[in-house]
Amino acid sequence: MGSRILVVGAGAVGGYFGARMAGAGHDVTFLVRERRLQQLRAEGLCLISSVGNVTIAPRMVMAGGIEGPYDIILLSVKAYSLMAAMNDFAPAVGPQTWIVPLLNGMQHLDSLADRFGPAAVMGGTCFIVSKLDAQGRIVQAGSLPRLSVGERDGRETPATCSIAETLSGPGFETVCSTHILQDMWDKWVLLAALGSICCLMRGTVGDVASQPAGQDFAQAVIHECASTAAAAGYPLRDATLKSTVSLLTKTDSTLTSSMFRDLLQGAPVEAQQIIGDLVRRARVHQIPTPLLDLTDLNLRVYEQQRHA
Ligand SMILES: NC(=O)C1=CN([C@@H]2O[C@H](COP(=O)(O)OP(=O)(O)OC[C@H]3O[C@@H](n4cnc5c(N)ncnc54)[C@H](OP(=O)(O)O)[C@@H]3O)[C@@H](O)[C@H]2O)C=CC1
Ligand SMILES: CC(C)(CO)C(=O)C(=O)O
Repeated sequence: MGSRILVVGAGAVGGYFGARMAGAGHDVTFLVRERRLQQLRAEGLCLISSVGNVTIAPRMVMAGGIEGPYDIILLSVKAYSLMAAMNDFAPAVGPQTWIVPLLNGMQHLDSLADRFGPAAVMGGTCFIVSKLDAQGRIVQAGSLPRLSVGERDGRETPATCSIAETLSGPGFETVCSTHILQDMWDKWVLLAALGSICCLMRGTVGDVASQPAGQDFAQAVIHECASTAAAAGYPLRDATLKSTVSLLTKTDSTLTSSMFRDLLQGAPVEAQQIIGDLVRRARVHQIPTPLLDLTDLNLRVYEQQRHA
């Protein structure tokens, strides 16, 4: 019998990967709340994707209806929903369950390990540019999405290989990583820098890079993020740093971060997990981060205004 996968969060990320895996015949159930349940029942789970559109009738469960443990929990809620989500999916965690989180940032690893035990928590990250549209469809743009998973201590165990094999399907690439924490830091550096560029300047990478001093600004933000990663023990390889700089200084780029897209819609943002936590770690290692500090302040003011 195949592994039972519970996707927690049928949004832009979980909905995409989950629908692809379900379409490939994997045993996928989505943990959803009432509004999304009704929406997906009525419309199906629909992907509008650069690598092919698909609509599936998802198997769904609500928190009170979880029966027995699942083999893999693919966690894809926003960081600010993590605590409530952990309570909701707790009945799905048994002694053999693996939790594979795809959230941005690093803080969630500690929260999950504290709640479910370190052995249950894998490292995970993904590269995808996707969002929900007004009808709740998942709109994915750009290149082939990628999902990486691995043991946090870097061991390549039979379990990791089999999890990576299970979390696969058409429409994305799966990587079984032996350096997943480094991968997660690399992604965090990229994302925190991208988030700072877009949220501080209220524009795309190209909007900023095509202005005088725009590229210098982007490079300075990347430097702050990368210096913090290095001080924490996860220095970016030269090639990774180079490709991050190249991606975030392209004058014709329309790239934005999901945090900026949320901000444009007046939605809550993962400011604390993506920027605040990085600033906190920079302080621990006495790394100066004036631009990240500014982004942190900017997003705090945004959140305060949202709640006013
Ligand atoms: N979108 C992107 O391009 C990328 C996002 N990421 C990261 O992935 C993570 C997820 O982001 P994304 O998919 O965009 O976010 P979305 O807001 O699109 O999706 C999150 C989903 O989680 C659901 N959810 C929240 N709490 C619960 C719960 N207790 N039970 C069931 N469902 C729940 C929400 O459902 P409801 O409708 O009920 O609120 C929502 O559908 C974030 O950390 C983000 O930073 C990483 C790479 C790219
Ligand atoms: C950087 C990017 C686009 C890569 O997936 C991302 O993770 C995000 O916008 O949240």
